[in-house]
Amino acid sequence: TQSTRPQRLLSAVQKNATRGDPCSVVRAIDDFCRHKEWAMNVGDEKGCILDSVVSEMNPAAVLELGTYCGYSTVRIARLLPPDAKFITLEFNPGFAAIARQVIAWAGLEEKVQLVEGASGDWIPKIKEQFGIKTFDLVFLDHWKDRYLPDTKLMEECGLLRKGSVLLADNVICPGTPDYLEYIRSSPKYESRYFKSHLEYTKVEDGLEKSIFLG
Ligand SMILES: O=C(NCCCCc1cc2cnccc2s1)c1cc(-c2ccc(F)cc2)cc(O)c1O
Ligand SMILES: [Mg+2]
Repeated sequence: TQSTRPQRLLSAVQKNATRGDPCSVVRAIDDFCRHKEWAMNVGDEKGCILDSVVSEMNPAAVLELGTYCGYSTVRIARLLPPDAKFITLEFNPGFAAIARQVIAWAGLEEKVQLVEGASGDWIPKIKEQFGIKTFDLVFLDHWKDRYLPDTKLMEECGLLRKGSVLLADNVICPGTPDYLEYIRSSPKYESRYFKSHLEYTKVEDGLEKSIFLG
């Protein structure tokens, strides 16, 4: 039977990365996706911007929407303080199964809770299911047409507090025009665009960092 791209990505991690070494997992995925087979990880260039936002915040509670193979999950988890809570949501069971193995190879399975399902279904349940009051950081990297409705849903569910940061991938490519329009014009947010490139390409893309003002 044919292997899937995520399976081939996992094989590259198991072949080229050192167990328990998150940086070697990140490097192995970037090498594979740059030289062998493109995949929709946030990548090394935008990944450095993600790293700087996470390091600057030292967040106690993080939500990632869109795990895929766990690349950004590993990038974030490796920088979190010991008792931080980190939830990552993945819709596709095949992707989730691969991500669990990538996260385990990095030795970070204790720091991450991977939940399978749709953001619209899970966001209203997070408070009670995981004992989380509010998130300090949300990384949006899932269906691009869900960024806006899910942001409004997180507001309604009281998951954001004054100072919570939303960091959104792909605001240019594939693009999230309704989200950008909302977040840049809303008095409830202070936004800044970090210009970069679509992972492993020369195409423009970027991250939008938005601070919830309450
Ligand atoms: O679609 C992208 N990411 C979303 C897929 C995850 C689906 C989920 C839905 C869902 C719902 N609820 C909970 C969890 C989840 S996970 C994506 C696509 C490109 C891209 C692809 C082709 C191309 F030519 C140029 C760019 C680049 C990227 O960086 C991406 O992130
Ligand atoms: Mg993305």
